Amino acid sequence: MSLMFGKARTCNIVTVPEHEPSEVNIVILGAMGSGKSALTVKFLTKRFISEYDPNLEDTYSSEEVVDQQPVLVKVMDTADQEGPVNSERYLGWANAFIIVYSIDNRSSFEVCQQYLETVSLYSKGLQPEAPVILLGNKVDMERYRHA
Ligand SMILES: Nc1nc2c(ncn2[C@@H]2O[C@H](COP(=O)(O)OP(=O)(O)OP(=O)(O)O)[C@@H](O)[C@H]2O)c(=O)[nH]1
Repeated sequence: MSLMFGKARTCNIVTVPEHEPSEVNIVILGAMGSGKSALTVKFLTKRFISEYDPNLEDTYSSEEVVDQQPVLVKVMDTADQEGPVNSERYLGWANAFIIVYSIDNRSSFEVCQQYLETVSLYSKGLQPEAPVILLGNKVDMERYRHA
């Protein structure tokens, strides 16, 4: 990102950046504690951080290169308490959905059904339909697997 400082000047020429990145909005859904924030932070910073504010819902941006093209990826890390609530806040915004469960927690897997239904009901009429990924998280907990 480049920042410009100094006085604003009037200019008749409007320059459009040659390589304006396209944008993709991704929503991360899933049960509390399934690891949505950890995944989001890992994607953005390449680091695993173990504790997050469970009530914090925020959207983060990262410039990525996909097929040699710049893409501005926006990630909304949601914080639903139990299953989908007020889903309108992300349904219209999202281009893709990642539904996360924790492999050591059966109920986090079961609640994915509700998210899948909400998302597929919404994206049914869309052309093309928004991609949905079901993601089993915490694979290091294999010996405690319940889902
Ligand atoms: N063992 C293990 N623990 C993880 C992993 N990812 C996240 N955790 C832990 O799981 C707990 C919940 O992670 P969060 O990222 O806060 O989960 P969340 O889905 O954002 O939870 P809410 O914010 O409550 O919705 C934290 O203690 C994390 O450290 C993982 O891959 N393996």
